Amino acid sequence: MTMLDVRAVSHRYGQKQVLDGVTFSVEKGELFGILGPNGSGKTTLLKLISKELPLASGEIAISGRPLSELSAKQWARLAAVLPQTAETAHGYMVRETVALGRYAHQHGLFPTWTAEDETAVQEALAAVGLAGKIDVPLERLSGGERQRAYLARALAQEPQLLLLDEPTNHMDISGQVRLLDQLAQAARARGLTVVAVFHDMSVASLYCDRVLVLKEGKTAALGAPADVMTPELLNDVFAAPVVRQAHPAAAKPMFSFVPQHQREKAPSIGGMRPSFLDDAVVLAARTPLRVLSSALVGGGFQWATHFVNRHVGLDYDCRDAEGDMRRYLEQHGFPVARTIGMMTAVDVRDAVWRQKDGEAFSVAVMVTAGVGNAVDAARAWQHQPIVAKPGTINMVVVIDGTLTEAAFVQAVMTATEAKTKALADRSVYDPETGTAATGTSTDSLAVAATQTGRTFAYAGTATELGRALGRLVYEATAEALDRYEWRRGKR
Ligand SMILES: Nc1ncnc2c1ncn2[C@@H]1O[C@H](COP(=O)(O)OP(=O)(O)OP(=O)(O)O)[C@@H](O)[C@H]1O
Repeated sequence: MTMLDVRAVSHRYGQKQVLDGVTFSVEKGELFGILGPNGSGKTTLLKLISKELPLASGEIAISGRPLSELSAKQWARLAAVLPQTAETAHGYMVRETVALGRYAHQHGLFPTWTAEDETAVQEALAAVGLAGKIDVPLERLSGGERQRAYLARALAQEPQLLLLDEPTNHMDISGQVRLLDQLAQAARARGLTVVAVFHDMSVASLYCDRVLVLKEGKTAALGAPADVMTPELLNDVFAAPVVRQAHPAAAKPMFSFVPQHQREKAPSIGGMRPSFLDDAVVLAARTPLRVLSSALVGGGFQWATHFVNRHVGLDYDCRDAEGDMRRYLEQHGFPVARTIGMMTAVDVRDAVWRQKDGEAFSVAVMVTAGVGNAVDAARAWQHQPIVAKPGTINMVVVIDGTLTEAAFVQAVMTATEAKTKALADRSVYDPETGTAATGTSTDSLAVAATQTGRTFAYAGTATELGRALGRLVYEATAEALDRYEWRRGKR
């Protein structure tokens, strides 16, 4: 069922055209977002829907009824509005402010306050978390609390359609999450239709079923956030470099901007060299690198300045390896939130560092190789349940360049394939199956990029970067295996 229908709506302030032929409809129970830069006409559109401005061109209907047919009171029984800046009426308590929301439901010359009115007010106050402040004068509330009080007034109206202009403007993060979760819940449970102006693109993407993107009063896009909120569209509409990424937990895109200084950052791989502690080999970068890793500490995508490959004995108790590694990093003064931490049983003095400086890019690799846990991945299922033991190939790949997420994944593939080839050429076998080993059961890999300079969309072996990377990883791994064998021979 269509709750709001907007057809070919245009608006002028004097000579200035601020809305131009905007058409969309919103279904009952939808959470609908309106996005656009300052001055693109969002507030004007809400004011036309809420009858605050007269409609001169086009048609608007709420629940099938044209606006022109609805009296102010009839409108208020269908819809409620939370404006961008609500007026602060002095002398009103929170309770009285919220009670005003019941006006549209009261009848006769001397309306009485019913149990229904009271319940609606109490529920609205509870929904915005102001139940404890009902007897506080409005002017003594903080900006965010006052906004919640006005929202409670709109909710007490028990509308079918709720219009909100930047509803989370003054709210802290917990207030934002609570409010938006409640709106989403009311939309699902009660079929409340919400039309809201948002400035935060990620918030709009996370909560809205569909969005309307306005540019200079015209529709630039209309549809589900994942479909229409492309970086190209947002770059164009907002004239700013927008980056789109997947949310880690929800199947929704998130958006961020790239600040100017970040775009102009100088490459930082030059001069990077491993340094040695008694029991660790460390790589430190001057500026944070974007990293995709499988490491014990700092797994997944991170920004990191330090890579610590720590030696532990063969008898190391692995049960709380991550916690132990974090404590180790803290005790040694590493910035834990910006450190990639790995463990190995091999002697870290045998770490191999290889660097290739090309004209277009530089790549460097650090490898420590131990094969006490060598495994053939294709036959690992034949093993007894594997208990992680420290006997491992750890690798850090550093690339001077900007990698897309696809390029990060391909760099991981290229590095893994090159490592496996080195194991084959050094005749490393899985001791349980007697077949060629593809790695060890606890290998770690970190691919790090400066995210400056040239952009690499791919890093597979068909690319210049992939070829350089494959060769470097192969050579470094083969040499690290030779050093490991040499030291074992010495024992
Ligand atoms: N009462 C008015 N008289 C004249 N021009 C106005 C009036 N109200 C708004 N405008 C102009 O109309 C354009 C659209 O304004 P509107 O408030 O709808 O934009 P918006 O998209 O909501 O912007 P913001 O993101 O800044 O809130 C702006 O250029 C604004 O200056």
